[in-house]
Amino acid sequence: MSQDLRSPRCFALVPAAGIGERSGAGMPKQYVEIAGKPMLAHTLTALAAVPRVEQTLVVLSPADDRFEAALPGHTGWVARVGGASRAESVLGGLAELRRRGATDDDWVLVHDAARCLLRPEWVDALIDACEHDAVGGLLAQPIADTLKAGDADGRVTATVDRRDKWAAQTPQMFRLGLVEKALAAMGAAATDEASAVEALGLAPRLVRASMANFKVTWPEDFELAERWLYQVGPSSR
Ligand SMILES: Nc1ccn([C@@H]2O[C@H](COP(=O)(O)OP(=O)(O)OP(=O)(O)O)[C@@H](O)[C@H]2O)c(=O)n1
Ligand SMILES: C[C@](O)(CO)[C@H](O)COP(=O)(O)O
Repeated sequence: MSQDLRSPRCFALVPAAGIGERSGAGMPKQYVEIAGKPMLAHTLTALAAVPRVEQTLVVLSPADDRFEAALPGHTGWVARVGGASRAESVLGGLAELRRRGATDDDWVLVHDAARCLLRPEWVDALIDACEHDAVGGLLAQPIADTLKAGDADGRVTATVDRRDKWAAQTPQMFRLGLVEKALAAMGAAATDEASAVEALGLAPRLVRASMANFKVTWPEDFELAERWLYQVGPSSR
């Protein structure tokens, strides 16, 4: 039996097959221009600035007819293998990475197209924290606010102890073989890769990032993201 003696490589996988319903943009939010460029372009620029990330695969919807016009000249990997849920899009992307030569032991950093404020140094911190870890991990932020549970009428039902609570972000970094097995087992119910890995009884590492790594979700988030991007300098992004 032949043995693969290469060191594991790091690939990034960017699910960008959502419709952005909550954003109210009237188009998939990854193509909305922020600080002069589509949101997806900012996301890909940040990942391209991390030398340890060998390649980034963008996962689009099979029906996507905007990518080439929105990001002309993009030379990275792109595959129209998205599905009905984020988990299915990621699974489609993992299979595509395998078709392009990635193997079980390679690391995959799954990062939402919608987290366009990503900074290369946060990705490096995640890789530093996880590359020798048995499980892998994710960027996250400890909860700063008092946490409430609410009912359908918008009334508080409980105040939740926040002391051990973190808001999960992306990238989430796991070995290809592990994350694929975990997502296949959990299916569309997995809202992130870590929850699927947790369901296998494993404990992903939490790596603190920044509130600035927020996910553009609601209409008002576009303006907020634009302010941040102008602050760090749109010319470099
Ligand atoms: N079927 C899906 C759903 C989501 N995503 C991607 O997963 C990331 C996080 O999802 P979210 O912010 O929820 O994006 P949307 O699903 O597009 O937004 P909404 O839920 O408001 O429709 C986004 O980059 C989105 O494009 C995906 O690739 N395939
Ligand atoms: C993966 C994620 O960004 C972690 O916070 C998030 O769960 C994805 O968003 P969704 O609304 O669950 O698709």
